[in-house]
Amino acid sequence: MTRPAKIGAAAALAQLEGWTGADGKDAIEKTYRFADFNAAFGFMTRVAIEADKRDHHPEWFNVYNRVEVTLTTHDCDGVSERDVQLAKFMDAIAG
Ligand SMILES: C[C@H](O)[C@H](O)[C@H]1CNC2=NC(N)=NC(=O)C2=N1
Repeated sequence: MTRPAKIGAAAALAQLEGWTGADGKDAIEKTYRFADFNAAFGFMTRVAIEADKRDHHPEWFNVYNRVEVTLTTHDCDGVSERDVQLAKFMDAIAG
């Protein structure tokens, strides 16, 4: 796979809704809230399968119905188009 180009958080955020830039690093963040743990974990399961197919994985933290997600690309030390595409996938299935 080719090395992804760094586009930066600002360029990514211009293409997304509900995401913000992370403090102190080039990354984007979003907090999703679901009806309950079952819905949150279902979302995480669907994202995990897709992320593994893409070889592009989220950093995330879950408590009950809340899932806090951070996306960045280690391979370019910042935000790349891969983060935008995974963010769009998450938004599409989050409902
Ligand atoms: C070796 C492996 O392909 C890389 O470490 C992949 C795996 N998952 C990844 N996930 C994310 N978010 N960023 C990466 O740069 C990345 N790189």
